[in-house]
Amino acid sequence: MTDNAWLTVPAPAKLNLFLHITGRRPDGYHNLQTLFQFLDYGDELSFRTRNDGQLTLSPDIEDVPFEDNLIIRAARLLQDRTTKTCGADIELNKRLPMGGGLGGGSSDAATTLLALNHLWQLNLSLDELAEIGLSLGADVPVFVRGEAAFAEGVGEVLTPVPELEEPWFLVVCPQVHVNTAKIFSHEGLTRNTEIINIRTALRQGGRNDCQQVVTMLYPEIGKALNLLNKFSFAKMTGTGACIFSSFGSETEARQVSDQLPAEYVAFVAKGTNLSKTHKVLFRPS
Ligand SMILES: C[C@@](CO)(OP(=O)(O)O)[C@H](O)COP(=O)(O)OP(=O)(O)OC[C@H]1O[C@@H](n2ccc(N)nc2=O)[C@H](O)[C@@H]1O
Ligand SMILES: Nc1ncnc2c1ncn2[C@@H]1O[C@H](COP(=O)(O)OP(=O)(O)O)[C@@H](O)[C@H]1O
Repeated sequence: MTDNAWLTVPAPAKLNLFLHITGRRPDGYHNLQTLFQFLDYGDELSFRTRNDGQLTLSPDIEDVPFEDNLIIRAARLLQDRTTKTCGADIELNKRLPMGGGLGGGSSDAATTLLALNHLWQLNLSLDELAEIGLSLGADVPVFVRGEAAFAEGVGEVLTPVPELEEPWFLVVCPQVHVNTAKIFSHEGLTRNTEIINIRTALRQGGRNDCQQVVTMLYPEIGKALNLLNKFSFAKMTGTGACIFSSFGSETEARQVSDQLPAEYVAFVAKGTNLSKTHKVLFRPS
């Protein structure tokens, strides 16, 4: 029932270079101001179209039922806009830790939307795909649009920032799973950071307002921050658990990585202002 060659597309990680919480909405969600940049490291998905309307995914992600997987949820939302015959076999090479603040699930969803829109020839615009993506998660639109961005609202009001420096990052992934809902509902969370404009944001940078509560609830993350801070200023991405430091070169980042205790899970990657998904799908060299 297959009729096509495989198309392999990256699903890169993101970092929140800073994350400010500026208020709480009546529905309980929080307004943020955050700066997203991509990494040249992430998951990889391969797609092959089928003409029987079936979706398959291999391998499964442990503890994530098939229909709950953001890849399948994204594909189903696109199937709603197709004829009954559009299907796909999907292979997932999962490299990003889950619930690490690197946006792996959101990136997988965005890559699925972009790749299947292309393969099924749906011709949906990036605006339409970003809107579909937002129904899956607040971080999906930035991956759909593929440009480093200053984000407001719950993360969906995006202003591209193509001029950001693209340093090397050392990302350390403490082996704990942070519960995002628990962080956002914590009474000790800072929720009133002053709203800044984009020029101030780019000039001054900022902090991660979740970090204090997260390190209190998950001491392993505080421990990793203390250790990395001995080499270079370290910060948390998203609601954690991963933390990062930036460096002027890959060599410097690797030198620090080599000095971490063996039990630390870490990787070195370059920051990129254009996501690798877009490079592969829209600007192949
Ligand atoms: C805060 C960020 C920054 O990138 O964290 P990471 O997920 O990357 O760590 C994201 O915007 C996370 O967005 P998203 O991934 O969609 O959040 P979810 O897991 O759906 O959120 C779980 C719960 O956290 C709360 N929540 C989430 C986002 C937000 N802006 N305000 C909230 O109050 C809500 O109670 C929600 O039900
Ligand atoms: N394809 C997927 N990859 C990762 N997580 C997924 C996926 N589909 C569903 N999930 C669920 O989404 C949660 C958040 O995943 P992830 O995006 O990796 O974390 P974060 O938002 O902290 O970066 C996971 O704990 C998992 O339950």
